[in-house]
Amino acid sequence: MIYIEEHISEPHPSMRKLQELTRAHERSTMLSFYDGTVLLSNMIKFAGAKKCIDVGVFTGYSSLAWALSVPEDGIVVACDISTEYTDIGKPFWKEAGVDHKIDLRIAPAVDTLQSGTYDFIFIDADKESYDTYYEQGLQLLRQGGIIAIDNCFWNGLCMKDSDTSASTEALRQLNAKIKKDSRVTAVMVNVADGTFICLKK
Ligand SMILES: C[S@@+](CC[C@H](N)C(=O)[O-])C[C@H]1O[C@@H](n2cnc3c(N)ncnc32)[C@H](O)[C@@H]1O
Repeated sequence: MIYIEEHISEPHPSMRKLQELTRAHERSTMLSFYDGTVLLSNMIKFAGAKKCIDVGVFTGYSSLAWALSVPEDGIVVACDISTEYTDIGKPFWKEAGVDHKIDLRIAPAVDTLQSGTYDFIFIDADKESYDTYYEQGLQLLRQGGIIAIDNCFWNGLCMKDSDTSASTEALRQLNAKIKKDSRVTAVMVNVADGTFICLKK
């Protein structure tokens, strides 16, 4: 909504530049929305989160947002399979002075999400694996930590029963599963493409 865009805080200059560059990319629709990154950045800061995982980096916009939000001794484990995409973001991580906080792992996220304890996990990669990332993420998340899941609306397709594509079905089933999941307290928020915010009990 334009009214929201007019009133939301200005992005960090490096985030603004990376956003503009990514908007010209042929896969620009994969770029995270700014309102969602501000909401989650505020949550990271409020919670004092230090250890984060970014599942799905693309040009590095979300990783940059989390790295700017954790303290100096914080870390963002950034998971992607494409150096072609992630190489675009690296100069902006450096320019913002937070590249030392980003631990980029080029591998299927399912292999990276194997060990450690984390405060915050953002899921925004291949849709059919979201449930796997959610389950792996819950294992790695500390009690009281948060998993935020992007695309729970999937551009409205999750609400359209006629759409039975694999991605839509995967997201729809995960949405229904989280509603009943006693391991978390979850709220679906109408920002970005729909964001599920799940706090581990
Ligand atoms: C929607 S984009 C991420 C957008 C990013 N969060 C941002 O802020 O702009 C999805 C990313 O997931 C990556 N991806 C796809 N399959 C993956 C996998 N199996 N493991 C890790 N990353 C994967 C893609 O290469 C792509 O960069």
